[in-house]
Amino acid sequence: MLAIETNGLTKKFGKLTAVDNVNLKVDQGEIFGLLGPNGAGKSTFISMLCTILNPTSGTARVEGYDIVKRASDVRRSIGIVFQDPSIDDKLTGMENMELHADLYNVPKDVMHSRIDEVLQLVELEDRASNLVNTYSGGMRRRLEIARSLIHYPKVLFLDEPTVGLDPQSRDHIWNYIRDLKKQENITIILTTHYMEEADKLCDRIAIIDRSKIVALDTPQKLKSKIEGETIIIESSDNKLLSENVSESKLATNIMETEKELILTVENSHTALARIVELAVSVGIYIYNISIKEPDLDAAFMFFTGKEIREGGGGKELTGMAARMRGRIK
Ligand SMILES: Nc1ncnc2c1ncn2[C@@H]1O[C@H](COP(=O)(O)OP(=O)(O)OP(=O)(O)O)[C@@H](O)[C@H]1O
Repeated sequence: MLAIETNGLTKKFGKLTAVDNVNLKVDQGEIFGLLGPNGAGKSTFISMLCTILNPTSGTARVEGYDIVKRASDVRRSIGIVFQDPSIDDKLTGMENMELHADLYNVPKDVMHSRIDEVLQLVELEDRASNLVNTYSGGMRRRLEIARSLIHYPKVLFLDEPTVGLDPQSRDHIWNYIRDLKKQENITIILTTHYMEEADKLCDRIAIIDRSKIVALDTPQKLKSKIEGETIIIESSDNKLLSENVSESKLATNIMETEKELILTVENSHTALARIVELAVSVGIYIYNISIKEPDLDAAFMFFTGKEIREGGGGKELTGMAARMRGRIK
């Protein structure tokens, strides 16, 4: 059985289509990432799967249950950690857990052993008797993850699980998510706009842009769609350099962002010298130049024509970039 299956799932808010005709299948036990800029439709999509929003059209099943006709069965099968904190910080960690266990009718005789189990998973057992208002941001997020697991859900939805956390707390959360997959045999659907998070954690990723899935594959395969190597240049005139590189056919793909020119080349060593020569010949200063292996950032740009940036709606590529994007294997 599939953990998630959607057919033509669509959500409109007035004239705005937030989720547009999405067809998706997620296997049980996968860590599946929905990657996209702010406003792409990720939260709306998972809100429908969690039965918080009704679809405008299309259907979806979670653990075999229809999200509209069998909403209460869906709710029993899922755990949710949303972006906005929902932990009561005037209670202790333990009190929060007990409240939630009660809400989900976890039988009294197993409640405390289950609470201990999930608190151990996120390494909060020693702090359980402290008030949540003494917890750090990372600890609160960990408590929310533990709380979402109390009723043995089959599918866990994590909406931007590490947003706003420092790199160390983010690393910890990633480890807990990996452990969770191993220990609880659970399907995890996570939304994120952090490339690294999607790359490190997910078995498969759907890249979402403007309410649609524009690419879906393993991180490795998404990256392998990008041919060649990437050269990133900051110069005194990126637009002029872009035009010259294009005329000289030195790159197979050119992307221009606000600050940088991102070139895909077959061989960075031969291309580099010729690009520098070219820049000098037309009076362009090169401030910075670097070579990088294909990564998810590059894949994201290929598929969407935008950069994904923390806190932003994804910066549109301009000019040449917009015209030349999407040349994929
Ligand atoms: N209740 C609502 N009423 C009207 N428009 C909405 C509503 N909820 C979301 N939208 C709009 O739908 C689009 C998709 O929003 P959504 O929150 O699903 O995107 P997202 O990819 O999750 O972004 P973020 O990472 O910022 O949460 C946006 O244009 C948003 O403004």
